[in-house]
Amino acid sequence: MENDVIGPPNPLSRAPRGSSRPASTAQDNPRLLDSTAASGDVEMPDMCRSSDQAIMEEIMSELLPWVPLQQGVSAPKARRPAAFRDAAVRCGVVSQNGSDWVIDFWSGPSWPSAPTLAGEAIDRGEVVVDGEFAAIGIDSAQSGRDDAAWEMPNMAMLLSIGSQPAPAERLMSLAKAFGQWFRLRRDRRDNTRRLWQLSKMLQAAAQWQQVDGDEALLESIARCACEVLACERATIFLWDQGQHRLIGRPAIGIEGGVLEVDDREGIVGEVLQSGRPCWWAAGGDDEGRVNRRVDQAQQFHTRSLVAVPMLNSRHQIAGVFEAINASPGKDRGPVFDTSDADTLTELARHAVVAIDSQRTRVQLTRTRDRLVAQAAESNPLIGKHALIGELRKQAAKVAATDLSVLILGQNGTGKEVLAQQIHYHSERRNGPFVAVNCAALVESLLESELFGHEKGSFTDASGTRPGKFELAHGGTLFLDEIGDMSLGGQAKLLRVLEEHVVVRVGGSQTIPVDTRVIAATNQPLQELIAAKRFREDLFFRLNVVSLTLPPLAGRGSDVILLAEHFLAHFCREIGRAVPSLDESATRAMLAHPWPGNVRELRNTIERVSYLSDGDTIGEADLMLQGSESSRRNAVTLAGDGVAPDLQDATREFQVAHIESVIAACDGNMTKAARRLGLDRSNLYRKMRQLGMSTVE
Ligand SMILES: Nc1ncnc2c1ncn2[C@@H]1O[C@H](COP(=O)(O)OP(=O)(O)OP(=O)(O)O)[C@@H](O)[C@H]1O
Repeated sequence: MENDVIGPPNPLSRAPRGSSRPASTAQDNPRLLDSTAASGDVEMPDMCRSSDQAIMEEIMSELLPWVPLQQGVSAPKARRPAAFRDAAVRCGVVSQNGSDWVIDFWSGPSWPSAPTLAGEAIDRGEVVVDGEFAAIGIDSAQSGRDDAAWEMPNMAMLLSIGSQPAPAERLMSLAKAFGQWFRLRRDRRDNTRRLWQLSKMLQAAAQWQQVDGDEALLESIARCACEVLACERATIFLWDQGQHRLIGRPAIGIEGGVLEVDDREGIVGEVLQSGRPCWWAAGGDDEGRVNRRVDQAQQFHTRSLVAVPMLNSRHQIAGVFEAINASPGKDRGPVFDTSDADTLTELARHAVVAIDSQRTRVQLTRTRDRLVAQAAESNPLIGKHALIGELRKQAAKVAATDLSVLILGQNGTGKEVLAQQIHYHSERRNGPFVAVNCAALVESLLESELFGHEKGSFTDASGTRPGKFELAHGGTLFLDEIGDMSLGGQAKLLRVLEEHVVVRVGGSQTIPVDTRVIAATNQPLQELIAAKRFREDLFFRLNVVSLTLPPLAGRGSDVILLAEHFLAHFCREIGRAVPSLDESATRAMLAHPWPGNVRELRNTIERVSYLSDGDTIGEADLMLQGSESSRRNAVTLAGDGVAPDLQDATREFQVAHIESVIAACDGNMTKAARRLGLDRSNLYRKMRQLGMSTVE
């Protein structure tokens, strides 16, 4: 009969079973041939909801149909196999763990010979009988799965039904059902472990985005590998291809903290060459594969390891990730397996992304710091005068706070420069510095400029645009000429300063803003408050700290310091050797009242840098208004002999001068205003005063 020999020999039975006891096969035990039980698969229990014990009992309860076959035993009513309790049926599952046999399940009085019979059944791949017991190996083929990647342990099912013959088919289908159950149990366990590993890895990978420093990141990655793979150590070897070296970190226990190996040595070298994961465990005949020099350097003993390649975003090998010494546990021995290699490969993918993004972050941070340093240096607050020194100190103090600052001072004294000093010395230095000239904006535009607008909120609003408050988020907003802001604008500004949210024109959503405000004015705000042109509550809001810049004429020799600074700056810009200021120029500059302050000085030096030639600059080159040389020019103007009165002469001179500067700047009013030492809005105001056309 075909059923006599059950299944092919177990392909997975490898180790000697330690069994020398002869046992009969189905052929020589006729009791096994008289199977009366129905053949076919045992229905699988619902693995997802049942506990392991419940599943095992459910499978074993399949034995119940046999129980009435035995004399003196009646069929139980409940599903619970009373026959087990009464010891009418004795059955069990035994498995081999290394050289030991473990009884996984047993009903009734134990039977010491169970392992021997189980070993026999597994070795022979058949149902074997010994006295009242019959045994069959549970293997992967019987359990409906035969892929080599899935290994069943050596496991067998044993059954005794007393005086009745044990039907072979029934025993086989029970063993098959048990195999399926075991596979599912193992899959479920593996899936649970995998889920845990994945969530651990994702958690760790999210944290790696915030880890600062190379060493800390690699340590954190290695720690994560040890945790998810349950092993003693992990090392990340980054490949220096040019030098044929692998640099391993963290280099635990190594003096100097650097673990370097040749990229052709050891298992890591194998992984690099093959691009595939490699395993190794002590006790085999391949001891030579392991680079024991690394062990010696680390005073460590490697017993097992798994190493996988680390691929970068271009799928090139960037290094090798190695986990060492698997800790034996409930579900595995002291060696790594394929699932460990899969897990380590997954972790290596996350690690490469984290290492790459940290490098990019470091580069970006360096670039940003360089740009911030350049921006801070590009507009230094020059001056050695005691008042400037004092201002510098106060600026450094307020920079450390987030207090509102009001900077006072005449036009061109350097209010914006001082505001930048505060910004670049504050914690906000990496955020933006945004400057707005409130005088240059009519009220209708001011709100949209400061707070932004939504598409279609007014005729010209063709798209949504964030305002300056939003653009300066995380940084500083410099509101220049705050005294010129309309009362309506002041009310809206006050609301934003108090609530720290903006609502775009035409919008309804509040947008939180973290923006420090530094305001500046050349106007006497107290007088404006008295004249009801400036809100007192806004003044108090802005004037938490006030800093006043002195006029340039009151800063003594700072004039020369600034002149030399500007001269060097412009000459460098135009590629000219820096000329020196002769005594007459120095004297004239010290005597000049500088009504346009530093801006006027800067413009004067800019003009001289472009127009003068020679190694020195004299008083005549400076063409300072009101100086001897400019007076000579004034006489030339009145050359027809009919001298206009002083007021007219002044007006004519101003008109002519403004016109000539605008012409020299090709009609660029911003540039012309800068050359004239004025703000653009002040230039327009001046032109209107002088009766000049302001239509561009
Ligand atoms: N102490 C200084 N060191 C170097 N440059 C300065 C200094 N003060 C002013 N400047 C330069 O002078 C010019 C005018 O400065 P700034 O715009 O800061 O003045 P302001 O007081 O804000 O003028 P306004 O009131 O007209 O807006 C700028 O080009 C600035 O770089």
